Amino acid sequence: MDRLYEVVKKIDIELNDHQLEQFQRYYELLVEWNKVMNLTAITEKEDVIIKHFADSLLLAKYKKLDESLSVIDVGTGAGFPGIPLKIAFPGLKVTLMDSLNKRVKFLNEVIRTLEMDDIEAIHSRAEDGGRNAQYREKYDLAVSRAVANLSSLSEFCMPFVKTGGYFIPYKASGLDEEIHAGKKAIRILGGQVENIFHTTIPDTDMERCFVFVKKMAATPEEYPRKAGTATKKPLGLKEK
Ligand SMILES: C[S@@+](CC[C@H](N)C(=O)[O-])C[C@H]1O[C@@H](n2cnc3c(N)ncnc32)[C@H](O)[C@@H]1O
Repeated sequence: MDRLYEVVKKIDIELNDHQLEQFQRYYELLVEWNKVMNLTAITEKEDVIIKHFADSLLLAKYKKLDESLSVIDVGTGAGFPGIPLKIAFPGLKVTLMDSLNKRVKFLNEVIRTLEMDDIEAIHSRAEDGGRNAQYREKYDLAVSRAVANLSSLSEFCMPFVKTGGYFIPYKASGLDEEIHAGKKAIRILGGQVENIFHTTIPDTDMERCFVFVKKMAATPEEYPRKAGTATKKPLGLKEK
């Protein structure tokens, strides 16, 4: 994991030997389990280091993470960005949520093998989790990568965030198309876009955008709507 060490050093993250071993073990489990289930299309070590591990950690360039924030990663899949964030910033209290149970089984195996505390993997659709009192408005930070457009994703994620907390989606560079409807949805859900950061993964030309959404007020009770509605009828888009 020398390559990961070098790349993230450029964004001021210094991983110690234990953390590098955890990333190595995580990589091995990912490749091993990927043979029997669909976890990721990316398996070459260099690619996993850059496109999964370093990309997940890029948020630390803009958000202070070395404190005990509660974080939920919605639609985490094989654990991105939640697991790399937890390895690099072990003080975080992390909930990984995904609607596909076999991925949750994999995540539990990673948590067990890496002997991590204060991290749980939950099998739930975001729309159900967001209406469950155990998770609703309980998090300082909600993150999500590659799950839905900004509008639908806001309805998935905003209900989890405490007032004063943040929803920060990992977005691709073509954000302009989604931002208009996204901003409307975010307002309805009690949030406000505070900042948008554009960056690249060090040593590459791979772009990443972070939208910083601050939760200004509680999300109205009717959101999230029942499962499937946020994607079928995204908030902020005019009905045809
Ligand atoms: C393309 S994958 C991205 C996984 C991971 N975040 C990443 O960046 O590699 C999308 C993931 O979101 C999950 N997902 C999709 N809709 C969801 C929902 N409504 N609630 C929870 N998880 C969902 C899928 O099961 C899948 O694992």
